[in-house]
Parts: sequence; structure tokens; C-alpha cells
Amino acid sequence: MRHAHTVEQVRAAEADLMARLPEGTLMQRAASGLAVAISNYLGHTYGARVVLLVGSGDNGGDALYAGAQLARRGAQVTAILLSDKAHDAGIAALTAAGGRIHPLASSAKGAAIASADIVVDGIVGIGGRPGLKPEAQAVVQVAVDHDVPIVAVDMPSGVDVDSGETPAEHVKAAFTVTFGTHKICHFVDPAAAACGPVHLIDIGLELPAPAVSAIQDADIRERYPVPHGESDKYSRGVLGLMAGSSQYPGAAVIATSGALAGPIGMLRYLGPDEVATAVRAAHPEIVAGEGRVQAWAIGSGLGDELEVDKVRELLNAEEPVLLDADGLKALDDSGDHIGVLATPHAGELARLLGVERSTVEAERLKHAKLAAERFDVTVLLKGATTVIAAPDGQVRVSSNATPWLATAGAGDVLAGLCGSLLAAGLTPLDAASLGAYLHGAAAQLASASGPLTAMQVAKKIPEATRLLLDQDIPG
Ligand SMILES: NC(=O)C1=CN([C@@H]2O[C@H](COP(=O)(O)OP(=O)(O)OC[C@H]3O[C@@H](n4cnc5c(N)ncnc54)[C@H](O)[C@@H]3O)[C@@H](O)[C@H]2O)[C@@H](O)CC1
Ligand SMILES: Nc1ncnc2c1ncn2[C@@H]1O[C@H](COP(=O)(O)OP(=O)(O)O)[C@@H](O)[C@H]1O
Ligand SMILES: [K+]
Repeated sequence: MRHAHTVEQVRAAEADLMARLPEGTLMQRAASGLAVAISNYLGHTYGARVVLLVGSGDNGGDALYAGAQLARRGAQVTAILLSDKAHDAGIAALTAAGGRIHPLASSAKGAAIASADIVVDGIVGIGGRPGLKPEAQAVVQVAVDHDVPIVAVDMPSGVDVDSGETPAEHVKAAFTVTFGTHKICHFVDPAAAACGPVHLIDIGLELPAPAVSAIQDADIRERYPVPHGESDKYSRGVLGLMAGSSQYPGAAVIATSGALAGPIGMLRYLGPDEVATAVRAAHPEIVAGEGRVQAWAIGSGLGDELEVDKVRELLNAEEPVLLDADGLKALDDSGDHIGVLATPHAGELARLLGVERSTVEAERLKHAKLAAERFDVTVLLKGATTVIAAPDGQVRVSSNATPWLATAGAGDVLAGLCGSLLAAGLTPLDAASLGAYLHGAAAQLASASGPLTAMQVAKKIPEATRLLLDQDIPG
């Protein structure tokens, strides 16, 4: 996993470390990492035209010191000061290295930005409030208008660091260079989408348990329930699937494809006869009808055929239950649903919480956590990045999907796969995490930068799993 911490956690860790180091050491570490990342991005330093947008705090200080290092290696560096206040030692370092300083009033600043190879956003960092002041917005817009890439120092200025929300104007970066640890805005949309690829520079912080973790390749190998010599089809896990209806028979076929591509030994299908026939035709491996299962996946394409009372009974039984799509209507806030995994998209989560879909889209982390707490379930909120919130407060994200995955039926594949992982014995948090990540990896294989269907994603899950399990991960 990669980990993200809150601003408060970062400030505390920085204070601890700073007390043990000579003054300025952390900023020098940050600035050196930033300068190297900029040089690597440009592919050259000598003669490169670099413009720094410098705010009043230490974020601007990072930009100035990095600018000084680049200037020493032959870059033409110009700093535009957006505030009357700026990091004095940083200004002195840049000036000594031959960089130029423009106050905000300078008439040359527009031309400098327009002809730059890169603009460095040192407007605000973890000390920033969301939004950009008009003068900052104006200079950022010049870079946008002239297609000049922007590197964000720590994070794109204007985003809400601890929530990943973007309630106002903010920078959209080509890439971001951050320090010490990731921040929540790097992982959670819509802010994450404004970061571009994020480079982490180690500055030696000692950090507490993270606020949010992002799933990586290595997590699959560490946690996937691989069968062993003594395994049989029952011990590997049996999933009970209640999905599909005469209205939406395809959902049952697609969800089954997702489930059979996961770790289970067997799948029992419960549903209307004609749907069971369709599922069996596509997947002769399935067993239709009641029997013991280790977990349930309920909801994809059920339409009006959802039997609320029966589902509520299952929610109170011992076996874990995944609720998707129409199945989510059975969820109530009577509490004690610790083994339940709910997999809504933003519209479904909005209905559950009685708010607008746009509100959930704008505040994804907040609403995923709110629902996890209110319904006492693990919530997997689908979207370009998937946010997973457990009732104990743990949060994970999965960001490896491709936008081509936004296609009908993709959610049914995910429900089947996560149900399969639940039945194999993973916790709802791990089942959701591994399911979302494998789903994203399979979508990448199925897409190869082009269109895909949900069934093609399901077909690629075994290959994606194999590649991730076989991968030789260093360290
Ligand atoms: N504390 C440390 O040890 C380190 C800090 N570092 C850098 O320091 C940054 C934090 O620096 P600061 O705490 O000085 O805070 P910032 O530089 O993020 O913000 C400074 C000031 O900007 C003003 N401001 C707030 N919101 C604004 C807005 N929307 N528009 C314009 N101005 C606004 C406020 O007056 C605020 O005090 C980090 O993000 C990182 O870049 C790094 O050098 C690593 C080490
Ligand atoms: N822009 C996007 N980029 C990447 N993945 C996406 C994007 N939008 C949606 N997804 C993923 O596609 C799937 C869509 O699921 P869902 O909305 O339930 O569709 P359906 O109900 O038609 O199956 C989810 O796994 C979701 O995370
Ligand atoms: K910034």
C-alpha cells in the first residue's frame, strides 16, 4: 500500500524531525527532490526556462530553493511573487544563483510564463485554504492558455488537502512532487485527478497509521487467497449469487463471470428459472439452487425481484454479504452489519444517504465514510478512483482503472469478483480492495487503450491475477 496522512499528522511528524535537525534541512531535502524531478521531466536543465509561482509560505520556499538549484545548473529561472511576503532565504538563494525575481505588478510576467518550458506551482501547500486568489488564478490561466505544463509543489494549489474536494478554482498539474508522505488529495477525486502522476520524496518523517491507503501490485500477492494442496472446492469458498431477473437476465451472467474469475471453488445461483438457464448456458460450472455458502452477492440486475425480507435475514446471518445495485435497497441503518460490503456508484450512494448525486461526486471520501458509519458496513464507492471505507474508519483507494471501464455491466463483474473474494475468506475491506484493484488491472488488459465490454473485463481477470501473483516485486 501507499499511505496518505492528514495535514495535522504531517505537521506533527515534521515538528518532531525538525527538532532533531539543523534548521532548513527538511526544506533542502524537499527542494532537491523537486529540482531533480523537474530536470527529469524536462529531460534537460541547461537553458531550460522555468517560472516559479511563489506564495507567501514554505511551499513558495520549496519552489525558490528548487529554482536556485536549477539556476545553478544553467536553467533560466524567473520567480513571480504572488504576495508581499515570500520566503526570504529562498529569495536570497535564487538571486545568488542568478535567478530573476518579478513582483506581481511586473509587466514582464505574462511573457515569462507564456515562453516557459515549465511553471512551478509554489502558491500554497498544506497551509493553504481551498481556492485561488484572482491574481493567482490569472497567472495560472496564462500557463494554461499557452499549454505550459505545471508541476505542483506538494499538491496543486487550491485543492482541499484533507478531503480531496475541489470546491473552488485550483491548479491542474502535469505532475506533482510531494514530500514525506502522500496527502489525501493525492488519492481522492476530484483533487487526485488534478495532481497527475505524484512523485514522493522521502524527507525522513516518522509517521503514524495512515488516514487513507492506496492499493498497489504487491498487495495482491500478499493477500490473495491462493489455494494449496489440501484445498477442495468447498474450502476454497462457495458463493451464493442472487442477481438478474427476467428484466435484466444479462446481469446474472456477467456477475457470474466476475465471480468465477475470482478465487471461489463453486458458485450457487439463486434466481428465476429462465435466468438460471441463461447462466448455466454461459457457465456450465455453476450449481443452481439452495445450499451452503460462505458468502452472498446480492443485487446486480435484480430489478423489482428483490426480496427485501429474505435479504435482511441474510444480512443478520453469519455469512458475509455483498450488496450491489438493487440489493442496496435492503440496507437499513439498524447497525451491526459488520460483515456486509456495499458497492454503490455515486447515484446509489446518494439515494442511500438522501443527498444529491452531485454532492457525493464532489465529496466522495466524506460520503463513503458517512455511509460506512451510518449503516455499519464497508462501502466501496465506484468511480474513476474507487474509495473503500470500513466501519472502523480505515479507508483505501484503488486508482488503476481506465475510463474505458465506465461501461454497462462493469459493476456486475466487480460485484461477482468481490463476492468471490469474500467467500474465499477475505474481510470485506480486503475483498473490496483486491476486487477493485484486480478489476482495474483486468480492464487495462481488456482495453489496451481501446473500448471494452464488461464480459471482456471478466475474461481478463484470471490473466491479471496471474500477472500480479507472479510478479517479482523487489523489497
Ligand atoms: N514544515 C516543513 O518542515 C516542511 C514544509 N514543506 C513545505 O511547506 C509547505 C507548507 O508551508 P506553510 O505552512 O508555510 O504553508 P503554505 O505555504 O501552504 O501556505 C502559506 C500561507 O499561504 C496563505 N494562504 C492560505 N491559503 C491561501 C490561498 N488559497 N491563496 C493564497 N494564499 C493562501 C496563508 O497565509 C498561509 O499561511 C508544504 O506544503 C511544503 O511544500 C517542505 O519544505 C518540507 C518540509
Ligand atoms: N471514469 C472512470 N474511470 C475508471 N473507471 C470507472 C470510471 N467510471 C466508472 N468506472 C468503473 O466502472 C465500473 C462501473 O460500474 P457501475 O457504475 O456499477 O456500472 P453498471 O451498473 O453498468 O455495471 C465501476 O467499477 C467503476 O469504478
Ligand atoms: K502547490
